Amino acid sequence: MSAVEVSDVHKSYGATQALDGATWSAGGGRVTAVLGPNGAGKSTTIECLQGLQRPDSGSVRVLGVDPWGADAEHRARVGLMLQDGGLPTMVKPLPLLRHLAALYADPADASRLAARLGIDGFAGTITRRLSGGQRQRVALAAALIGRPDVLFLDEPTAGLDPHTRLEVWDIVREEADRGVTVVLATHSFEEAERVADDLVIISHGRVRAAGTRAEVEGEDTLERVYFSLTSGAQR
Ligand SMILES: Nc1ncnc2c1ncn2[C@@H]1O[C@H](COP(=O)(O)OP(=O)(O)OP(=O)(O)O)[C@@H](O)[C@H]1O
Repeated sequence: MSAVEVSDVHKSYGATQALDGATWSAGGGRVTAVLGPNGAGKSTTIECLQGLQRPDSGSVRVLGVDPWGADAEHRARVGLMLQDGGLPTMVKPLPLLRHLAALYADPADASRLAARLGIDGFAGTITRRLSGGQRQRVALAAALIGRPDVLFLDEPTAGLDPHTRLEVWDIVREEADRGVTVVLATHSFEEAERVADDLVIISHGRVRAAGTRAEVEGEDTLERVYFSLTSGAQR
């Protein structure tokens, strides 16, 4: 059993078919990058894996559990960083992390995590006043505070400067090296090449390629493989 399994998942919103029989899996302790054009179904997949959406048919499993209606014990094992961060605006990062830590039985130490993610320099500033990159770091810390076994990241470095992107990639790799299963949705070939062990390319809700980087890329570059599999796929 893989840590994350997506099996023949269909999901529609009215007339829009977001997922159309998607099937792929992510192995434990590996980083799997999910790539696809705008509207391909990446966020919908992550929402299904998080239990925020329910597939119309097919199944998703995370650590062997159906996330839809999963109990608190399961949810505590899963970390999530959403595309827009989703942080409350008037709270300071360190109190926020301490508050979130109190929700878990065995959390990370908030101060140590803040130091590791370079948050300690602005830990006393309300999140509304933080830069985009600073907010991303806080959102990543919020995803890590419960010491998850599985981490879902939706475009974790979008809008970050090159230094901060490198730091976030180092943290993601460190988490995977500790045994955390990481699934990240991204538009960045560089991100996929730097951090991913495995790749899933989707368009129009279908998987066009899935496997290790070597399997998906073959003798070609990721960029060329991606364009040949997804050309004309935007919606
Ligand atoms: N809550 C919703 N209601 C209606 N349509 C939705 C909803 N969520 C997603 N969709 C539609 O489903 C399709 C897949 O969207 P999704 O956000 O999963 O794609 P994505 O690959 O994450 O795109 P992006 O790269 O732009 O973030 C799109 O056509 C989108 O407009």
